[in-house]
Amino acid sequence: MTDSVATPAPPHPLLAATGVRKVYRTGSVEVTALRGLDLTVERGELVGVMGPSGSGKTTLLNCLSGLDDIDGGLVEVDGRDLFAMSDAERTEHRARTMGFVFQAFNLIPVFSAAENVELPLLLVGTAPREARARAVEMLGRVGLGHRVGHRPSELSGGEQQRVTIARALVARPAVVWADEPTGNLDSAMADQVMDLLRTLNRDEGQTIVLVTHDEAIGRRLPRLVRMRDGRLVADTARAAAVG
Ligand SMILES: Nc1ncnc2c1ncn2[C@@H]1O[C@H](COP(=O)(O)OP(=O)(O)OP(=O)(O)O)[C@@H](O)[C@H]1O
Repeated sequence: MTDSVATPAPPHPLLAATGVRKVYRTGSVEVTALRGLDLTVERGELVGVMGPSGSGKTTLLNCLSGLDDIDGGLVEVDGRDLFAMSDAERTEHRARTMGFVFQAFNLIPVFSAAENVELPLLLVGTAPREARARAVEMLGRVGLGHRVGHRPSELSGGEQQRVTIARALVARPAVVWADEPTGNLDSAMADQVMDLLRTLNRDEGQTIVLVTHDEAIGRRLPRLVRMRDGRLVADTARAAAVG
């Protein structure tokens, strides 16, 4: 017998997407990028998304995180219907529950690493002194404790990507979305960044959904979903992650 009290499992998955449709309209041309996509992600999962160019991977990330609107279906994050919220509520919900490692989400060049990383905390009202302390701690966790005062231009590509990861994780979001987090890195730096994401997932239970083109990376993830033509066509969960 143990005297610990079991915590009841939350009644809903962290992320539940059901029948999601997304249509891009450019003039008279329509492209259906998601055609009834279903995906459930539980707390603590590290999920890779792979698929051919144009299959809808980035659209999946944008729509399931609420960065972009959907044209049908349902997306629930932490039990809340993302698209039943007003834009302002969704923005607030995103700031509190999600982190992003997107190449397009560039670091601010005139800010130091610490200033870049503390921004998400300042945006949700954390006191500046605490925000700085947590930013410096997070930079230490990604191996950049000795670079907190450096600006992005004074850092290597891999170091910049690690700053981006620290910024995405500093507010301890429920889910981190990463779009090709190793896309512009050489293979040694890509390995470092993937090791870091796997460690944060394994040791801290951080939920991460990441898009990758790289089969070698995909094969080492505990769960891999494959997309084709706006749908999931395979979902492979492995008993244990390799490496
Ligand atoms: N803003 C947009 N306006 C119009 N069409 C778009 C837009 N964004 C994406 N598309 C189209 O939607 C489809 C899915 O695009 P998406 O970027 O999600 O694919 P992807 O799998 O991420 O591709 P890649 O691996 O090349 O990055 C493609 O046919 C693309 O041309």
